[in-house]
Amino acid sequence: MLFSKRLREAADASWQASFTHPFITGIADGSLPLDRFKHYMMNDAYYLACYAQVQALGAAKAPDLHTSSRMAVHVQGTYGAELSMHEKFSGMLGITDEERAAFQPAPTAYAYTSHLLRAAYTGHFGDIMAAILPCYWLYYEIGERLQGATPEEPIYREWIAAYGGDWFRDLVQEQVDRLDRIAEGVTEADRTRMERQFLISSQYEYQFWDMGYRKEAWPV
Ligand SMILES: Cc1ncc(C[n+]2csc(CCO)c2C)c(N)n1
Repeated sequence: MLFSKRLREAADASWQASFTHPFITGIADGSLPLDRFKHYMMNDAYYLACYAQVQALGAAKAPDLHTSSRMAVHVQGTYGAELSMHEKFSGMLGITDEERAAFQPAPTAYAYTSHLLRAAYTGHFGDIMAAILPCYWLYYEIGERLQGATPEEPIYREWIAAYGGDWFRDLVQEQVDRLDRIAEGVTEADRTRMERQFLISSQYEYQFWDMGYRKEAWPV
């Protein structure tokens, strides 16, 4: 069995929970209150900045020049594709400079990015790939499921459109193939550790929707 298939199956319970989370179904039918989406978006901007750092550490730890180059391209991709979307949404959601200046990441955003940075700093290239893959792959599967949806809210239509399309499928496939190639050349102990990285990221993806839905904040 391909390693990616093994990971996808192991993570299925948390992925199914993401598909049916009220944050996602609320985007699809337009019922999600915008203040919760705004909370998610502000935390997501923080997440993306950390994610790009983790991809860059992936470039540094890559096994060959071609892979370093591809990882560096993906850092640019995160900046270009995701942050331009955030700039647009910031305007649409009315996120002010003051709100941005006062922003502190919610516990889940802090924990998820800490998990990624830990994998990046203490792990091997395979750990990094396994930890960052649910981010691409889960969003692709959510995008696919939501493609027919036409919520009234234009922001939600834009968000759904952003995660559809061939370019995104190709991007995800490239990373899935990369993970499978690495997994072939490492020990079973490495693969078990990589599986843990993937499962923890999958759980945090679920918690990230929940963070937005509940407008999670620090307790005190
Ligand atoms: C919590 C969270 N997880 C995943 C993504 C999706 N995502 C982030 S970077 C990237 C690759 C470049 O587009 C993708 C698909 C997100 N936005 N927020």
